Amino acid sequence: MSEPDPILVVSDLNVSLASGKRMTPILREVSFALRPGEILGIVGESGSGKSLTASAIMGLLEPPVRIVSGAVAFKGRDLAALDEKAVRAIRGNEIAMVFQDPAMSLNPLLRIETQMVESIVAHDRGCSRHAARERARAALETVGVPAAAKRLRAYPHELSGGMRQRVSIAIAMLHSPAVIIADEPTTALDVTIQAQILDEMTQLCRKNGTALIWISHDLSLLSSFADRICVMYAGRVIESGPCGEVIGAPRHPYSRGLILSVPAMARAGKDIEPIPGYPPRVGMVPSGCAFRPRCHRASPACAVQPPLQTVASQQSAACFHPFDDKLQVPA
Ligand SMILES: Nc1ncnc2c1ncn2[C@@H]1O[C@H](COP(=O)(O)OP(=O)(O)OP(=O)(O)O)[C@@H](O)[C@H]1O
Repeated sequence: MSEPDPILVVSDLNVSLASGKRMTPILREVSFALRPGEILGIVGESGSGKSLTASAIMGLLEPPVRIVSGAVAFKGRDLAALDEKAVRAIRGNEIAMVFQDPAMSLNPLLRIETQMVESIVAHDRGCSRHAARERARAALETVGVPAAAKRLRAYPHELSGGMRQRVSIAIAMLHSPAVIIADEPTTALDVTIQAQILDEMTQLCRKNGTALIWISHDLSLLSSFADRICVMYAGRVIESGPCGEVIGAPRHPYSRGLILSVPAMARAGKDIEPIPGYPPRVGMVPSGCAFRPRCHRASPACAVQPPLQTVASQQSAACFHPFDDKLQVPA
């Protein structure tokens, strides 16, 4: 069976920080595609550009950061070419976002019920408030909020961190979006709650056919549920491909370094091999391959930026010296 067309296509996205006439690149040539129902993990160290990529897709970049070139196409329409009203109709309805901090999507002054009912009624004008309240309650139940009717009456501060995040996930899912972008939504929660929410959310997305972009710095977490992985470094996608391939046979030395530096390696009795050095700061990114100063495979050829090119049937890497062997990854 042929694969469905992508629902979201990010192509050659360049985002810069403007300071007077000076433009400092932050995201460079970011490209990826997301198919309906697919779970895409975006991984990279802090500052690699994951959140900015999400903000660019959502049209949430604020000056002095702006898109310089490239496109974000949703269902074939370039979001940058739409007016603000059209983008607003897509944002929150067709593409929704879940943030690390639920406070980003919850109003502290309003009861959960008010926030959810307002959102439902604004979206579906024929819906009575009573029916909207029922829908809100059912939405909370689907994301594992116990005593949902009681929780609806609560203010955000009256709920635990895990419950608040569940509520913000329920709000993101209210209008059955085609795409959800989850930016480290479970990082601040304890491990058990993290696992429960991750499981519930990915199951719901699979059941509803919702495509999900899950942003994380934790490759081992992504490996448990993502279909595809994009690895970002210094504002660029440096490797992408099916999850099993990227984790099992990472081609780019940075992706390989990320996997070898995770504690799971130590648990499996292998040595952790931290990547030497630090990622470059914005404005200090070396020319050519940005990973070159930290890379033991670098050669003079790497003074030129390697293009993201196919290295295996569905796997791409931006490296002139990619690995071609499998990595023994602990279970
Ligand atoms: N408004 C801004 N002004 C200046 N620099 C910015 C701005 N927003 C982001 N940056 C810089 O852009 C780079 C990418 O930021 P981004 O938040 O996308 O990284 P990230 O990969 O999501 O990191 P983290 O995992 O820490 O959230 C960082 O170096 C950050 O400092």
